[in-house]
Amino acid sequence: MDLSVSDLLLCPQLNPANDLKNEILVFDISILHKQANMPTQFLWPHQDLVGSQDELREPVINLEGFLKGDKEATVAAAHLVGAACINHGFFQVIKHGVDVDLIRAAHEHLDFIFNLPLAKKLDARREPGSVYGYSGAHAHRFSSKLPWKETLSFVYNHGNSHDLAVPNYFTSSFGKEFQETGLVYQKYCEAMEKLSLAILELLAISLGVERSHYRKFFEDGSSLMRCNFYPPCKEPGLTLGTGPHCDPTSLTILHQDQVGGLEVFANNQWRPIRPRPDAFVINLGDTFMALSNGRYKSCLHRALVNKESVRRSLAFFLCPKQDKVVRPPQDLIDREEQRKYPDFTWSDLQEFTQKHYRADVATLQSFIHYFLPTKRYN
Ligand SMILES: C=C1C[C@]23C[C@H]1CC[C@H]2[C@]1(C)CCC[C@@](C)(C(=O)O)[C@H]1[C@@H]3C(=O)O
Ligand SMILES: O=C(O)CCC(=O)C(=O)O
Ligand SMILES: [Fe+2]
Repeated sequence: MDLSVSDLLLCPQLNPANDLKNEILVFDISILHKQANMPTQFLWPHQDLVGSQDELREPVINLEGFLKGDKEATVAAAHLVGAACINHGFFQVIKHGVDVDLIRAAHEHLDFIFNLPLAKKLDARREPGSVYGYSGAHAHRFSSKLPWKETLSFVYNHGNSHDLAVPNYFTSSFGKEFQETGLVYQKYCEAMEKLSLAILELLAISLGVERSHYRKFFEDGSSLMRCNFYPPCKEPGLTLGTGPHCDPTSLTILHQDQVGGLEVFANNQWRPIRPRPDAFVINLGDTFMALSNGRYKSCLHRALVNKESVRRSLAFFLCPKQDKVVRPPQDLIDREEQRKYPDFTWSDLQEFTQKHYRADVATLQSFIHYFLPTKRYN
């Protein structure tokens, strides 16, 4: 099927990533708070809103022994990671080696950003088709099922602590008074890169793949850092902070504040994840599911909002180099009866989610059926 991109947007199955049918709403919480009723653009279907109070408390994996090189602890940690990823692609890690003061600083600087005047935030607004920049409820992308959140996203290039892309992003987007913020997020992203490459070793070991295989695959990557800011909402039961989705990326390292709202779909129900200040939430994304030839699951998750308080989360989305072909390791393919997913590049999957499709639970399948046939790999 040789679909043009414009055909893609006509496909009834696709949820076009840009469906602006009427004038663009501005996510200005000072105004929205005064409105008696929830604007219809923020209403979500009932089936996306149902939930349970049955928390998913496990697995919480202690990385201390593994990070010190203890062989037994490494085997034990890899086993726990593997069991979690086969089930729902989600686990938490403690004693992860990330400086608690750095985590605190990253949360503090998140507030500096989102407490700026709206006009200043809109000056840094995400450009159409780009995943980077400020967004208020994605109101410039979608006109229904808007998420009750503000986000700021930027790129982080792996392997070069002297790379100034992050500090330069902040000074160029918000002014030189944000240089300190850029340096904090540079350091934070370096810590996330180090932790994600370590977790990739556990994933390789648990899959019976050469231990450094995935680490090498991602070493020259460029990841995405996202700050999420969820304002309080008068009618939290009618909307969502982030809708049900699997991250199209590879591995997500998320630090949430103590408010609560993250939920994972496991054992056929939505399971609240109780915040732990000492833990990072780890979830697999679509790209790693493909790299494991479908052995490990891309985690279906969402984020609720509440009436009382702002909720904040820091999400580091690990991504490979844009043009690297996403393909499982050969020895994994040899052991499996067949390839579950065709070759693709992260560049193409990212383009799909930014220009043609709003990431949800079916992103990878939609990408493979409707978008990938329009691409040619040599
Ligand atoms: C590549 C990405 C697209 C999104 C940010 C990263 C990984 C997660 C994706 C997202 C959060 C999934 C839910 C829908 C989305 C539109 C959002 O609510 O922000 C997605 C992000 C995006 O397209 O900006
Ligand atoms: O804020 C959260 O807890 C989850 C956010 C999320 O899933 C995302 O940004 O992809
Ligand atoms: Fe997510």
